[in-house]
Amino acid sequence: MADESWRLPNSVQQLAANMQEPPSQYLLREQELLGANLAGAEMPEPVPTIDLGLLSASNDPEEAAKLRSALQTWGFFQVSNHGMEASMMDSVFTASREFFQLPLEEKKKCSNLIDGKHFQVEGYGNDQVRTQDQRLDWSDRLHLRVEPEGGRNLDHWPTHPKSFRFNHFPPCPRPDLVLGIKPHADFPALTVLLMDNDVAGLQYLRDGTWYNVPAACDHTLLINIGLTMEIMTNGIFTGPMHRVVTNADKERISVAMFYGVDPEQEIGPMAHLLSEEQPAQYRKMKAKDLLVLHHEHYAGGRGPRIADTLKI
Ligand SMILES: O=C(O)CCC(=O)C(=O)O
Ligand SMILES: [Fe+2]
Repeated sequence: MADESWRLPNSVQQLAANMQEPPSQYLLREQELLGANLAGAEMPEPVPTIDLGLLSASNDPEEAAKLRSALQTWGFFQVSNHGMEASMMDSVFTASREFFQLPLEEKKKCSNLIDGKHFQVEGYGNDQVRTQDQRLDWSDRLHLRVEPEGGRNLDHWPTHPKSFRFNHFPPCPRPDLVLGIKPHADFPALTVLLMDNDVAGLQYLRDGTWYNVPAACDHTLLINIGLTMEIMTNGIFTGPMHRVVTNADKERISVAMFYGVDPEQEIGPMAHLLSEEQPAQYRKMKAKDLLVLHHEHYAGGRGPRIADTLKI
């Protein structure tokens, strides 16, 4: 039988601990590096910050206009006054660090490879490896479904938290050639990100330039929209492309909470946004079918946004 061991990615944490040069599967190819300034550019303005308390309590028109403008320019924004306790956010990070510090054998009990080989989204590990020349991300993650409660699969839960993804980026000896997460747009309607307070790494693409998002401060949250919302708004808002670069010296943690729709639900532009002048730009599709296309699209690495390829 052919050797299929390439389908089973290593723990990046383990690779980093052994101070190995990243194996070739992690190195960007020459054509991917062309014009790719991994260092990123400084944002020309601070990340737009929305006061969520103000917006939700009084639907403040100024705050609402700020939100619309942030979504139309960047596709993401930061929220303050969100009501989430700082101590709770800190304990999520502590729990995350504790999980990644567990011995590998312990973490593997929550593996995303059933019987050590069949990939599923939930659990500890990395992306599905579909082809031998697929570039791999310099990160390990733990992905958990949290809602609806009945959908929780406690087999993948560490004995300690819609869907959570804990990302862990160990230091990388070749930050010039290796990405922590390859360029992608998120799939669900919304992503709420708890970012590391000390280590930056997230970059968003706007008009052909990758911009660095500074590390989080003051327990703000970062929110971006995803493909689901882009289709529902008929493209009024677009799900921004983003990636995570690596750091030679420091590890980084992030926690992404994804808010999506039921996999059986049809996703399409909302009727009240359509008119003769504004016809539907996307056809309707079940969320689960769209998700398959999404994974196939981004597994290959760089490329145009999938939303652009789905237009009618
Ligand atoms: O680590 C980050 O800041 C971003 C993570 C991300 O893009 C994701 O989990 O989809
Ligand atoms: Fe993302």
